[in-house]
Amino acid sequence: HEGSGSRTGVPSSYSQLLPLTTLSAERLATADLVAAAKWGTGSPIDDPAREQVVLDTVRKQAVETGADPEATVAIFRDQIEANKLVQRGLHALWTADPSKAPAERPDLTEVRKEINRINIELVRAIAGSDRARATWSCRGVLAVTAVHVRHEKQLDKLHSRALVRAVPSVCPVR
Ligand SMILES: O=C(O)C(=O)C[C@]1(C(=O)O)C=C[C@@H](O)C=C1
Repeated sequence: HEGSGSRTGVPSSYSQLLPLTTLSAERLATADLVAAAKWGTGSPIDDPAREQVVLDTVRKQAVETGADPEATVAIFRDQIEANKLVQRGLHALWTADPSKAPAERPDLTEVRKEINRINIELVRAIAGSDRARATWSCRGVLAVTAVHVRHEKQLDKLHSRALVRAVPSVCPVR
């Protein structure tokens, strides 16, 4: 794709929204690691205290980065729901067929460090997509970026569904 508009120098909506969708898919990939970290430990998928830390942190980062804090928090609520959708899907799969369950248990603290890195990148991508998110075509362009990312990353059904769940707040309802 041409990226930032070749003749005008103005970034296209597509090039503003693609990083957001790509990072959403990368954040969803961490759900596999979180699910594996929690599998067989009795730790619940829902961790409201950690969610609050994530939301408080990204709100602060949004203010520092010049992203709309309310939009940022709304987008991260979706990102978290999508993450849980993947975790629940995987736990259901592993319960039904224990031979598919992971043999290794990642360290949740390390996985959360990776999530934190992706979170700040996502906040930057939100700050950089102000114009695209405010445009009438936001939903259509966002859907095109999702198709692209699904193919590029060869997402399975569960992760494709979760990617759809991760991004509705990107385009404000009007
Ligand atoms: O950190 C975890 O324990 C996760 O499961 C990840 C995550 C998130 O998406 O950030 C999702 C669900 C939990 O309620 C808290 C946070």
